[in-house]
Parts: sequence; C-alpha cells; structure tokens
Amino acid sequence: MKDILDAIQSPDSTPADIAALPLPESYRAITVHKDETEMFAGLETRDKDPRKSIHLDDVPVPELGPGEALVAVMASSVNYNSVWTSIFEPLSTFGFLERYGRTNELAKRHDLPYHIIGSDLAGVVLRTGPGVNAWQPGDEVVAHCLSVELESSDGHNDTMLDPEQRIWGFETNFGGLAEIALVKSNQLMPKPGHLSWEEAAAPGLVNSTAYRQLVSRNGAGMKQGDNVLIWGASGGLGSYATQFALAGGANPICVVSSPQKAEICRAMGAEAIIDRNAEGYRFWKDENTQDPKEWKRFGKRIRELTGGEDIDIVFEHPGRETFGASVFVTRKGGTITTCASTSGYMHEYDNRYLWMSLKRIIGSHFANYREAWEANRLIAKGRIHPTLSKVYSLEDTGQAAYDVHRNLHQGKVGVLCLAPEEGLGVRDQDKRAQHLDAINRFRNI
Ligand SMILES: C/C=C/C(=O)SCCNC(=O)CCNC(=O)[C@H](O)C(C)(C)COP(=O)(O)OP(=O)(O)OC[C@H]1O[C@@H](n2cnc3c(N)ncnc32)[C@H](O)[C@@H]1OP(=O)(O)O
Ligand SMILES: NC(=O)C1=CN([C@@H]2O[C@H](COP(=O)(O)OP(=O)(O)OC[C@H]3O[C@@H](n4cnc5c(N)ncnc54)[C@H](OP(=O)(O)O)[C@@H]3O)[C@@H](O)[C@H]2O)C=CC1
Repeated sequence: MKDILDAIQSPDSTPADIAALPLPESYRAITVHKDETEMFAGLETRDKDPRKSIHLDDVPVPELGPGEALVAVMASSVNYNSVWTSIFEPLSTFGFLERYGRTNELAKRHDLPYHIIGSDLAGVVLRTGPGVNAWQPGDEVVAHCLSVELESSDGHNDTMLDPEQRIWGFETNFGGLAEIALVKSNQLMPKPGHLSWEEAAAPGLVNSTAYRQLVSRNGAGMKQGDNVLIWGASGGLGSYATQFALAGGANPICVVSSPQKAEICRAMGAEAIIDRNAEGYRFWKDENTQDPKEWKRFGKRIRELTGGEDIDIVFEHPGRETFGASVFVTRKGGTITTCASTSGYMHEYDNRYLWMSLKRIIGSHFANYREAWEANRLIAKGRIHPTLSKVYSLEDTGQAAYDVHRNLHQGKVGVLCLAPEEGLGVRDQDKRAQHLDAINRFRNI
C-alpha cells in the first residue's frame, strides 16, 4: 500500500505509473462479521454500540469484473447506513449480500462472512475492468453509492427504479471505509479540485439524497419562495437540504436540538430556526398516543416564523416521532417527502389532514445516476459546500459511528483511509480561497 500512496502523492506520477503499480494481496478495511449478527440481541437500539461490532481487518483484494474499477481510497465518511449495518437493524446486511450473491457468478464475490462497509469515497482509480473507457488509472474521483444492473427496462428512465438497485457498501460488499474499494465505473465522478480528500468524501451520499428528495422533480420539486421544514437541519441530510433551500430561493424552517446547532444554521444563512429541545415538543403522550395539541403548538410556532404561512414541503427522515406533526403542519396541497425513519418505521398520522387538504407523501431514496452527478456538480462549482465537522482515523471508525448513532456529531464526520493527514489533495487553491469560510463552517464545533 505504501508504494500506491507514494505514487498518488508524487506530483511526477503518470497514469501509466499508477497502472503499473502491483496491487497488494490484502488491504485494511472496516468490517462487520457475519458470526456476530446476534451480538446485540435483547438490547435497546440506543444501547447497541458500533464500537463493539465494527472491526478493522486485513482482507484480500477482490477480483475486478467488467465495467468495474478498483479505487485507492484516500478518505471516506460515516453515513447513518453504516450505523444501521453495525447495529444489525432493521435487519442484518448479510441477507442483502447473500441475495446479491445468488444473482450471478461474479456477484458471488460479495457474499462473504465479512461485510466491508461505507458508501462514500474520494480517491484515485487504480485499475479498470474490461469495457471501461471513461476512467483511467490515476484519475482523482469521488464515487456515488448507486449500484444498478440496468438489465430491466424498469430502471431505464430513472436508474433508482432498477429492480436490482443496491446501495454500494450497504447492500453490496467492498465499500468505501477501506484502503481499496470496488465500484461500478458508472459510480465514478470527478473529485472537486478545490476540496481536500476528506472534504470531497463527505457530501456524496447525503448531498445526492437531499438533492433528489427536495430539488428534483422525482422528489418535492422545490421552487422559489417555498417554506421548507427541515428536520435535523444541521445533521447529515439536513445540512445539505438547508443549503439547497437557501441556494434555490426557498425559506428553510430549520429544526435542531441545541443552541449550538441553531447557530450553525444561522451561519449557513437560515433565519427561521426551531430548537425542538428548548421548546419541548412532545408529539407522543406515551408510546402509543400522539398529542395533536403539540402538533398545533408546533404549527403555531412555524406560522410565527413565516409571517402566518404554512409549510410547502417537509423534508422528513426522523420518522415515527415526527411524522404525525409533519403531515399536520403541511399546507393544503403541500408535500411531505420522506427518505428514512430513524426513530421508527411504523408511522402514524391523522389521514384526514392528508386527504381533506390534498397533501402528498413522496417516498425518496438516494438519487439516480443523473441526480448524483448534478449534486456533485454543484459541489464542484462551489454552490453547495461540504459540512465536514470532525475527521477520524480508519482505526477509530467505530467511535465515529458511535458518535453518529448517539447524535453527538454535527454535519458529517470524515474518515482518513490512505490519506496520512487532513488537508491533502487540493488542486485548485484559487477556488478554495473563494469558498474557504463556507468549507470550514462546520469544522471543530
Ligand atoms: C443511501 C442510504 C440510505 C439509507 O440510509 S436508508 C436507511 C437504511 N436502510 C434501511 O433501513 C432499509 C433496510 N431494508 C429493509 O428493511 C428491507 O430490505 C425492506 C423492508 C425494504 C424489504 O424487505 P425484504 O424482506 O428485503 O424484501 P420483500 O420485498 O419484503 O420480500 C419478501 C418477500 O415478499 C414478496 N413480496 C414483495 N412484494 C410483494 C407483493 N406486492 N405481493 C406479494 N409478495 C410480495 C417477495 O417476493 C419476497 O418473497 P420471497 O421471500 O418468497 O422471495
Ligand atoms: N433513503 C436514503 O437515501 C437515505 C436515508 N438516510 C437515513 O436518514 C436518516 C438521517 O440521516 P443523516 O441525516 O445522515 O443522520 P444524522 O444523524 O447526521 O442527522 C439526522 C438529524 O436528525 C435529527 N433527529 C434525529 N432523531 C430525531 C428525532 N427523533 N426527532 C427529530 N429530529 C431527530 C437530529 O438533529 P437534531 O438533534 O439537531 O434535531 C440529527 O442530527 C438515517 O436514518 C439514515 O439512514 C440517510 C441518507 C440517505
């Protein structure tokens, strides 16, 4: 691995030098183990500790197939899907790997007793498989996490609708929290030159998801002037949704849980902010009963902040805890767009407020090829910025996932894989200088 890192860091290396480097037999990767999927049985979700299930292992380099690329990963980031994998909820991801492995001979590679996780990367292409022409060894890239086969016409208009749609590093093996990753070459996109490796690795998954969910016509199709209620507005998804709302001329109403997080939203440019903790909303009286009075109190507060208007679009992901309130506070004809259920997937809401007021609920998941590309283009143009707060070493990935699980983090947390230190990989210092404050907005808070 040292030779690979030296070649990547040498300004004199040519694509031919990178292509000629021998691949190592093994590399270091963050894994969960199939024989440990029951280790947290009987524990409450919050007590399942990713530090116990996440391992750093030496693993063999996978065989490279047609249309694929092996990438030397300089940095990656922690997404909540890696938290789900590490606590084996809502189900063990080994079932996904087994199912994928049954589809064809080459896919069997993914069905292993260990799962290399991680759905973001920034790095350098080492090898490409047969049929790959657009990318060469030496290219500096980021990878989005949509893995599709596209053999069925179902996905030909919107690649997220492919029946064999998988999230790389969650429903496939050989993910990004490792020194080497295996991706389909269609996942590759140019690394934004004004960002360091760890900054470039941070937005991918959440930025693309927020783009589809909020901006794309496949999601809420946000327009200028829309009041957008953003749960967790300084978190992974929310910090990008807030930026998209502001950049698109909408009015974000940011919900957070501390004065510090409120301050981050203010620094991004948001003005309407609700501290759900300070204002003490309790949408559930007990485990089974919601409190519509609390939905109303929340809606009243939103009206205070908007000058009497209700919400056009709710950017939903907490799920069970907030969904009833989200449906209630949406205006007549408005949209609730949801991509997750962090607090529970069995939602309950009063359907009278949905049908009588002609509201719509839209399910959204990651982003199609084109949406991921467009979301990355906005990062590359400096219109949307990474929200990286803290960076961990590969050895400390368990702690990083623990912090995300316990909501101790801000924005995104990064992981250095091959990069020996932070701040490397910047190729466009002029553009960086123009955006430095925004790039560093979440750092070390
Ligand atoms: C980018 C980042 C994203 C995130 O972070 S998202 C958050 C993390 N992700 C998650 O939490 C999602 C995890 N995934 C899941 O929980 C499960 O993955 C699903 C609930 C999404 C799906 O469940 P499953 O069991 O994998 O698949 P089934 O489709 O329920 O298949 C079970 C059986 O049900 C049959 N079936 C499906 N639809 C129908 C139907 N409409 N009518 C009759 N049968 C149906 C199938 O065929 C199959 O059958 P047979 O077991 O015999 O093969
Ligand atoms: N389907 C898809 O494509 C994707 C789905 N996801 C899923 O979305 C969810 C969020 O991901 P991400 O944003 O990266 O995670 P983060 O933890 O970074 O951010 C989520 C934020 O939501 C807020 N939150 C958490 N629990 C609650 C609650 N019970 N009530 C209200 N607010 C809450 C918190 O903000 P605060 O405490 O400040 O209010 C938190 O910071 C995860 O479940 C993840 O798996 C993520 C990406 C893609």
